[in-house]
Amino acid sequence: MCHCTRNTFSRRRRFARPARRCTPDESQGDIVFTDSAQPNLPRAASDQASPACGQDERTDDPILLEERRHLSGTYAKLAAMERALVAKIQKLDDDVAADKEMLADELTGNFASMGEAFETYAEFASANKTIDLYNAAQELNFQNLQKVRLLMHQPYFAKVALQFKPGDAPKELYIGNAGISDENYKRLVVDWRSPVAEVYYNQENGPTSYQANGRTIRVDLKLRRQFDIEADRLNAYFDTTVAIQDAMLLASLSQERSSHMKAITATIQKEQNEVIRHEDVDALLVNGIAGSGKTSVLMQRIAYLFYRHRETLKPEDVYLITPNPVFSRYIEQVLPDLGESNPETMTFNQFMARIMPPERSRGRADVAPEALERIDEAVRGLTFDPDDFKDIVCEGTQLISAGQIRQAADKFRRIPAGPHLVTLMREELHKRLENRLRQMAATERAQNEATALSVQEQVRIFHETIAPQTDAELRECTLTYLNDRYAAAFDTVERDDWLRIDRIGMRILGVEGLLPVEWVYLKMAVSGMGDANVKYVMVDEVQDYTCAQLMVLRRYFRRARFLLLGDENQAIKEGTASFDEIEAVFERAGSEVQECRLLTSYRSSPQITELFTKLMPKEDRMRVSSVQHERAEPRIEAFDDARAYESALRDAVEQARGMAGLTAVIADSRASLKRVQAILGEDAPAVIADDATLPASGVVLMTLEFAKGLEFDQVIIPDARPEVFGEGRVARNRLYTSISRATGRIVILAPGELTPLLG
Ligand SMILES: Nc1ncnc2c1ncn2[C@@H]1O[C@H](COP(=O)(O)OP(=O)(O)OP(=O)(O)O)[C@@H](O)[C@H]1O
Repeated sequence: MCHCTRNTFSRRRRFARPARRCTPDESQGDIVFTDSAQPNLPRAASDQASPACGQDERTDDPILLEERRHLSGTYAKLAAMERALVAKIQKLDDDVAADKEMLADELTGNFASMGEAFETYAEFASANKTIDLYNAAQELNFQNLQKVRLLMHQPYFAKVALQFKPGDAPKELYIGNAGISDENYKRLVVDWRSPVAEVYYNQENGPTSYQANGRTIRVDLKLRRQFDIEADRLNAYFDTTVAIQDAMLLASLSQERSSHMKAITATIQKEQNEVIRHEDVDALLVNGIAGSGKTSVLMQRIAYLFYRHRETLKPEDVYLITPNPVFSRYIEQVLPDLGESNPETMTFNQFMARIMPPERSRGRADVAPEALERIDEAVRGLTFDPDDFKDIVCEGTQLISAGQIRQAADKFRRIPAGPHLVTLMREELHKRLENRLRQMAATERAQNEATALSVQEQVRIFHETIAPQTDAELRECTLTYLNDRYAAAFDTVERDDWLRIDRIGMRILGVEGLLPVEWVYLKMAVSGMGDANVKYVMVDEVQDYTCAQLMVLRRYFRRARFLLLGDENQAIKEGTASFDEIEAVFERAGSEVQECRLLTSYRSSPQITELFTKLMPKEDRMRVSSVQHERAEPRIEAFDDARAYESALRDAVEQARGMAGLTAVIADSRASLKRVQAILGEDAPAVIADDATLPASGVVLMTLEFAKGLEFDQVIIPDARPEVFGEGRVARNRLYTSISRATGRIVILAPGELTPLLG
């Protein structure tokens, strides 16, 4: 992206006005194909194709012919719009280049007298304003170009015909990944997130409704048509109403898995749409079986929120907490493919390492909620002790001693310890630090250091070389140098790292040490640490978190709305929170919790779905269904003979290598993974761990922790003995989770007896 930096551009630039926008609520965020964007350019390559929109298949179907004509017209407009935007961007860049030359002559910077200096400053200010305007105009051009290009991949995927009043002619709307209007403000494509598009996802023909600006608008859905479109090519259309007949859904589900998760915009199902378009609530808990689309729904909801709050919601206002880095890589393409940016994405461990000393941030998290509540109680009666503070040391120099911090605490001794007192102390320490650096700036030693800086260092710190003429100038330069050198000390003050949290915790709780979640919770209670700017926090695989971890997240992101998605049957660690406990955590913190269920499996074949649903509690099994095609029967085999087992494992991996798609050998533990490696020797598949990206095909080996949230065309479970999958809840869930990673094929082997869970 070409952006001009400030101070390099003259004020004389004239800018094209940004494109006007449509006013109806459905069209908010649409690109409008304005007169200025309407180019008189040659037709796009696609325009010149046959009347059948880039395809020459003959058909007698009048609907197909009509839809192809429509697509052809829309695509031609998109292509023209793309050319116009490219030309506009190029022209603006050329103008900037020309102006830069002019600037070199004109904006020389005359500071000879006070008056001239003022004039120079005014010219710079004016130039900066112009540059900002230029950047804003160019940014808008780039955004529009990105949208047009997004639509050129697939201009739209559905059409609805809506009758707003009896007797009126139905209004046809084409729905796509972005909204776009022509020069007459006629909507060419409606964004899938716009209010009116809701009727498409309601999946009911006949009377239906949608919400717009807080009102319910009733309409009669006369037609709901889906399209299989690639660029300017319409392959087929389907007039459908419900999932089971949803040809587009079935076509999408029968595709091979890819190494990255894909958006499901065109085939979002009704129950999923309810989560995606759910009104904002403090905490929305989505309880869905394996493969019911929780992660897909999560990504679509983020895109939805970015659209609905596009003026105010920035990617850094949204946090996505993922189970592991492999998973983060797996989902990283979904939002960019939808034309949106990824939010802040991290695992819980990465989050902890950001807010506490990284070397202290890993450790057990199964702390009882009562233990954290005790912290709140203890902090209520806290008074600081002289040993609760530590020296602020930076670059080997002690800048503020613990004793001085104690004095700062004494100054506010009437105020009880807690966030208010810490804020006052922080401000006080800030002042003391500034004073300390000012004193140091008067010393010969610091002044010698400042004047001995290399030219490179001088330019970095002062943006020019320095030659102080007076004592005052020398002190000023030295102070700037010291501020740069000891910048980390200001961070220490801001982050309250002068508090000895471990020491305070051990003292007031009477314990020998704090676990990471206790440490963070205590620091939040004592200092008010947290981020009040984050608006949404999304936690996937929420069943794998302990109450204590969720309490930490809830408190840290104190103003955020939470979306929590999980499956109790996939709780693969001891000590994690049940859904009732999750609700209780949020309710105790004063949040309203609402719950949604997702019970259809979109991932696994009916045979695999049946196999893993047998591991669910009886009362839930009946409600589960799969919409996938019938596939191969599961292969489950136990071997008395070690050699026969090893050869079966080798054969299974070998066969998988010859198959299309990706196969995962999912080991239950690191020890089990090592055993598989030992058996397969040089033929062992590559191990997926840390932040590896999955390949598109072949065979990979991983532990269950890294398979979380992922899916594969085939799964091989290499060791399903009772020792591995015993009777407990966690063992049952581990087996359920391993099996449910498979879409089409599953091979389960056991070197000895088979787990009774599969009996
Ligand atoms: N409406 C849909 N249209 C097309 N594909 C869908 C739809 N819903 C889900 N899928 C597909 O089903 C698969 C499972 O979805 P996803 O991974 O989001 O489920 P999940 O509930 O998060 O699974 P798990 O909890 O087991 O990890 C994905 O391949 C996804 O693309």
